[in-house]
Amino acid sequence: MTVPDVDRAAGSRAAIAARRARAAIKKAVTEQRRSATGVLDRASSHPDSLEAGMRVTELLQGIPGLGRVRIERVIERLSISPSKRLGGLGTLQRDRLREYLQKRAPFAGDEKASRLVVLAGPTAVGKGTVSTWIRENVPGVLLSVSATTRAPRPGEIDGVSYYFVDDAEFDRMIEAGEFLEWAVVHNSSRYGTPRAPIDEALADGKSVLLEIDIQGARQVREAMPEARLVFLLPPSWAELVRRLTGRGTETAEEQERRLATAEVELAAQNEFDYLIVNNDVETAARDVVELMK
Ligand SMILES: Nc1ncnc2c1ncn2[C@@H]1O[C@H](COP(=O)(O)OP(=O)(O)OP(=O)(O)O)[C@@H](O)[C@H]1O
Ligand SMILES: Nc1nc2c(ncn2[C@@H]2O[C@H](COP(=O)(O)O)[C@@H](O)[C@H]2O)c(=O)[nH]1
Repeated sequence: MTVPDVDRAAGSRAAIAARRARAAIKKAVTEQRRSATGVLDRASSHPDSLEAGMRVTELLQGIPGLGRVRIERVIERLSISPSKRLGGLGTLQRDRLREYLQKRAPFAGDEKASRLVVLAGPTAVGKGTVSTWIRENVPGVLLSVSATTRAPRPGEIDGVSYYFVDDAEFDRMIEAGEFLEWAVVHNSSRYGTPRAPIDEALADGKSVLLEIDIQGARQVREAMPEARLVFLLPPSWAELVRRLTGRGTETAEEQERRLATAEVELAAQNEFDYLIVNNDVETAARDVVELMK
C-alpha cells in the first residue's frame, strides 16, 4: 500500500488564499466592527463594495477550521457554485450562507477567538513527536493530556504523557460528563480528552492541541465545529511500518493490530481540513503551529 502524494504546492496556494481572506475579515472586523456575517451583509447591501467582489470560497477560507475539503462540502450543501461572488448570490443562497455562518462560525473574525487544533493520523506517523516539539518550542499552547486505560510504557509519566486510569475510573469520568470525546482505539484500550482544561485554556485565549485518533476527531468536529482538523501523513507506507517497528514499544501482535487500524485511518484522510506530511518533525510541527495563528 502506498500513501497518495499530497499536492503541497496547491496546499500552499490555498494557505495564502486563506490568509488573505482572514486578513480581509480581520480588517473588516477591526476597522468597521464587522463579522464574517457582517461582510456578507455589506456585500449584499453595497454591490460596488470590495466585499461584493469576494468569492464565497474566499470568505469561507477566512473561517477558522474550514480547509479546502470542508469548504467544497459546504458550498455543495448550500448549492453555491465555487466561482460565485458574494455580490452575485441569490436571496436563497445568501440566506442559506448567512444561516451557516451564524451557526458554524459565530466568532469568525473575532480577534479573541482561540484555536483548537486536532492532530490525528495513523499509528507511529509521529503525532506524539510533533506535539512534543510544539510543547518544547512554542509557549502558550495547551497540549491536552488524555486519560487512558492502557498501561504506561517505560518512561511515560502519569499526568504528563497520559492520566493512566483503570476501567472503573474511566467509567466514572464518562458518567460525570468529564470527556469532550472518548473512544476505544485499536480495538484495545479506551482514551478520552478531559474537557475542563480545554474550556479553561480557550477562555484564557490560549491555543489548544489535541493529539487523538480519528473517532475522537469526528466527535470534536461535532462538538466544536470551529476546531481545525489536521491529518498527519507518513512519507510512505514503508516508512510508517519502519517507524512503528523502530519505536519498538508494541508486541508484533499489537503492531499488526495498529497497522490494520492505520489502513482504515488513511482511507479517512479526506474528512480532515488539512493534510500535513511528516517528513521532517520541525517542518511538520511548524505547519501545525501556523494553523493556530
Ligand atoms: N519525521 C520523522 N522522521 C523520522 N522518524 C520520526 C519522525 N517523526 C516521528 N518519528 C519516529 O517515529 C516513531 C513514532 O513516532 P510517535 O511515537 O511520535 O508516533 P505517534 O503518531 O504518536 O504514534 P501512536 O499513535 O502509535 O502513539 C518514533 O520512534 C519517532 O521518533
Ligand atoms: N480518541 C482519542 N484518541 C486518543 C486520545 N489520546 C490518544 N489517542 C490516540 O490513541 C492512539 C494510541 O495512542 P498510544 O499512546 O497508545 O500509542 C493514538 O492514535 C492517539 O492519537 C484521546 O484522548 N482520545
